[in-house]
Amino acid sequence: MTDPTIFRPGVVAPAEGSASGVPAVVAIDGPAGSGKSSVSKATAVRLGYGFLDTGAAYRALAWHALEHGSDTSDATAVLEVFGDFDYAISLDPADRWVRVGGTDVTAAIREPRVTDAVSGVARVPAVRQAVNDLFRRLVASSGLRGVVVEGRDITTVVYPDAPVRILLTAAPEVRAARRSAELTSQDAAAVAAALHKRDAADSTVVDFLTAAPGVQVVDSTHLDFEQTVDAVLNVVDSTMGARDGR
Ligand SMILES: Nc1ncnc2c1ncn2[C@@H]1O[C@H](COP(=O)(O)OP(=O)(O)OP(=O)(O)O)[C@@H](O)[C@H]1O
Ligand SMILES: Nc1ccn([C@@H]2O[C@H](COP(=O)(O)O)[C@@H](O)[C@H]2O)c(=O)n1
Repeated sequence: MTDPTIFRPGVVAPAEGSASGVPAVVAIDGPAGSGKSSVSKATAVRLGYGFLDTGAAYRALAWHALEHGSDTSDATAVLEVFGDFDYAISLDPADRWVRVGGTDVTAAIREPRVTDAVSGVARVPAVRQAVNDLFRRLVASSGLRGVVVEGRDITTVVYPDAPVRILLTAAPEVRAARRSAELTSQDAAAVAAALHKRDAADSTVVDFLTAAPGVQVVDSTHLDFEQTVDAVLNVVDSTMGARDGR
């Protein structure tokens, strides 16, 4: 894996806002369809922070493996294609892109064939260790005042000492309904089954269904989108008083 390109978003204040020069991390985990990506992005915009979608790296690697015709359930095959995985991602919540080599894969990594394959590549320990190192390097060298980092093991493995750690959750049927509302061309029952199957596979690798000690739960089952963003911002506020760039 080569070093990533680091995009320095213009909308986000530079590092002088942080006393230490080290970006503040808001770590958010949760199951599929819990709103991690959309809520984290909106939270980052409201805070003037960067946004790192860690699942995009696993999706991009799955895309890369599929491009090579590799079996994503075979760890040896995954490690082989990981050797020339040239990955780059934007940390700008207002200009999100993901690239592998010279190819923009921002949309392609959301295709069902990639979603169906991603758990296979994510269960390879050497891959997890390397991408986790990459995430920390991306954040540390971003020059940003803060970054909202979302995924499955951010609160527990990648940033267990982050000042703000949140488990974003919602009832399984609510998450499935929200995802189904996005994918209107697909059968609702099939969408729900795929979502639950992916959670079952992923949760054998990391526990993102229960909050680790010190992690605060935001349950959006009965909240609309804006209420959920506000609930996350309230946790940020109460934890580090950093809301809206303060
Ligand atoms: N509180 C909410 N109320 C209504 N819709 C919501 C809420 N939170 C998120 N959504 C919607 O639910 C859908 C799933 O959200 P999102 O893609 O952010 O989830 P995710 O956790 O990142 O999923 P995945 O892990 O599968 O990528 C999106 O359409 C999003 O707009
Ligand atoms: N920290 C993470 C983030 C993601 N994964 C794996 O990637 C898949 C895609 O993630 P999305 O958030 O984009 O849905 C996910 O299903 C996991 O397999 C991970 O392992 N750790």
